[in-house]
Amino acid sequence: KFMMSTYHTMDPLERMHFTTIDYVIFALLLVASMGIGLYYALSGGRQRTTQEFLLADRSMSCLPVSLSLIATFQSAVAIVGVPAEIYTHGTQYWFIGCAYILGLLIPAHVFIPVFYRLHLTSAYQYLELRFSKPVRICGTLTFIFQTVIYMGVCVYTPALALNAVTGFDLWGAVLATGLVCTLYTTLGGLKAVIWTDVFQTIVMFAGQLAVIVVGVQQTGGLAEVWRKVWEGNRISGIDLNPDPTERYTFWTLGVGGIFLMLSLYGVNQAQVQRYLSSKTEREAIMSCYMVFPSLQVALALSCVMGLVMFARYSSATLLPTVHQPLCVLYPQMVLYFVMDMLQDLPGLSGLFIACVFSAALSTISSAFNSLATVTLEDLIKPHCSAMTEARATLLSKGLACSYGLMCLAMAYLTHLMSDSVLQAAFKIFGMVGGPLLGIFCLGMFFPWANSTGALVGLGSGLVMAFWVGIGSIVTRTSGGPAAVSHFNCTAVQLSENITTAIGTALNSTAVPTSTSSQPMGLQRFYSLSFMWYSALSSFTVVITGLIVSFLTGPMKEEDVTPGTLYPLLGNMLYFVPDNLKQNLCCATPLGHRVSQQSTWAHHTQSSGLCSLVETTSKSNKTFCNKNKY
Ligand SMILES: CC(C)(CO)[C@@H](O)C(=O)NCCC(=O)O
Ligand code: NA
Repeated sequence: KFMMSTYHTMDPLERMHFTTIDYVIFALLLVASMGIGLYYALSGGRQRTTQEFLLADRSMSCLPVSLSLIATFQSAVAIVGVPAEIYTHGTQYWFIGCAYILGLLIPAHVFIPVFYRLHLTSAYQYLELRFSKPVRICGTLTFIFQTVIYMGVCVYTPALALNAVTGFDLWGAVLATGLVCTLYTTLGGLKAVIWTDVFQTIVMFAGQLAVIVVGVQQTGGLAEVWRKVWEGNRISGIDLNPDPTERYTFWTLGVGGIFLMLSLYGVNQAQVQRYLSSKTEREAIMSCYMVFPSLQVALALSCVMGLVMFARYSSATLLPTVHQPLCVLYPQMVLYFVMDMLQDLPGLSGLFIACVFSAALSTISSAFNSLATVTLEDLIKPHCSAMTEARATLLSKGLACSYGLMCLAMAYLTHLMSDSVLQAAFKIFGMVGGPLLGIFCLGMFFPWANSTGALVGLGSGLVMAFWVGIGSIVTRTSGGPAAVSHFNCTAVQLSENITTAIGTALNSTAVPTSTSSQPMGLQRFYSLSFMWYSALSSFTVVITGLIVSFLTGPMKEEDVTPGTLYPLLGNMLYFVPDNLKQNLCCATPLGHRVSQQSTWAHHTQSSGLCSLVETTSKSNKTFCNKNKY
């Protein structure tokens, strides 16, 4: 088979061909995205207010918002990583679809109502309303750290893969995507980001569908695909093994995955900003509901693509001699298969490349805009209360542009990093998400939690996440970087002799992780499945936060800013009489405070947090005085 020889040597001359029409399609993606950016720079209010630039005038409807929500956390790493995962280990990963149910219902009915009614701009404003300014700053800095590292990896990975397979210039691809994305994000604001996301989601679906259709055809029909994947043991039954170190089981995916989903769809600034840009609370909730079917489709497309690839290549023996770790090889593997499959159909490989880069663009554009938002709202505005709207808008554009350029610098840093640091960069995104989820849960569900508790809690959550995350990388026993990287770098030992490693991974039906002996003690802790990281670190934040709060003097419900609590305990104990609940200090249901909240929201929005003292509402005044605004 010719594919063997091409993959074998990876000589530039033998790389897959990328025809003119493929280049044209790739260029069209960039031009169309640019066009959408220009359109929103020149229409509507012409991006002259921060309300328009950062929040799309709070006028979006649910369809574009929902597609944009999916696009944000469907990175190129996922697009090429999931099929590779299914190809090598079978369909177990598909069970993450179960986590989408609670992973979206909870944001829709818990996080969205609280955030939306407070009329926030940045999710971290919540932390100041609920706790104090230092908690807000810590939350913001954590988010910035997480996102800056993530965006470098997101733009570098697809460019590297494309370079390896087609010889497409590495830095050309990085610069083209990074600069185009910076431009349309800076010119068109959140409206451009959301509408390019819609367009890019469609390209993403189209590219994957094209590969599947052609792949099925070339394999000889659906029945043949099914027969091959069945015989190749790629259809996994439900794995109910309770072992938390097992990479993917129903529990790690279906339960651990819920916490991953909550950290992404519940409290991440990029997503919260989209909920806040919705016309009404109902539209925001609807958009969250609409994510469910679309995300299932996205997952199904990735999984089926992995199966089709398996069916198409099951008989081939792959023995690449590239001296690169698997986390670099995996995306290349998928791109290679796709290019090979689509070779005789000019334009289609261009469409798939466009699909991969759509995934990258939609993720980094969200990153630029959300980073600009938090930097302006949480770090700059509190110190410059006299800033005019025009200046603030100009500043937010400057920030979006600077973060865009910083993304290029991060891509370069990613390039310089060693393999284990590269893995760490993938993992940091997941590791930091958990503690941030934890701090919002601590604030919303537990009236007793105070500011000291929140700070200590966040700190210990981060320590816990980095301890297990870094520990797993150093000892290389991790259950695989799974959700974020989807690459199995650590499961198959990173060896210079990658030939045998990938040979084993691709040809055996056994999962390579299970070959090592049972780890003990700390070793066992480090081998915790990546899918549990979010759950572990958010629980750490909540538990430490509560202990410290009780030691330093818990807050009373009356002292907590109205509208910042979600009556979780109150709702769970719905059968307990009201007066008893009050004694137990359970928060009053949200509905009871709506009128108060709208006054609050109005003042927060129109005059900024600093002038809250002037609020007429009595409880707000008490709060402001007490907290020395
Ligand atoms: C959001 C999910 C869990 C949906 O399957 C998945 O796409 C994911 O793990 N995203 C993480 C971000 C990334 O793909 O890089
Ligand atoms: Na994306």
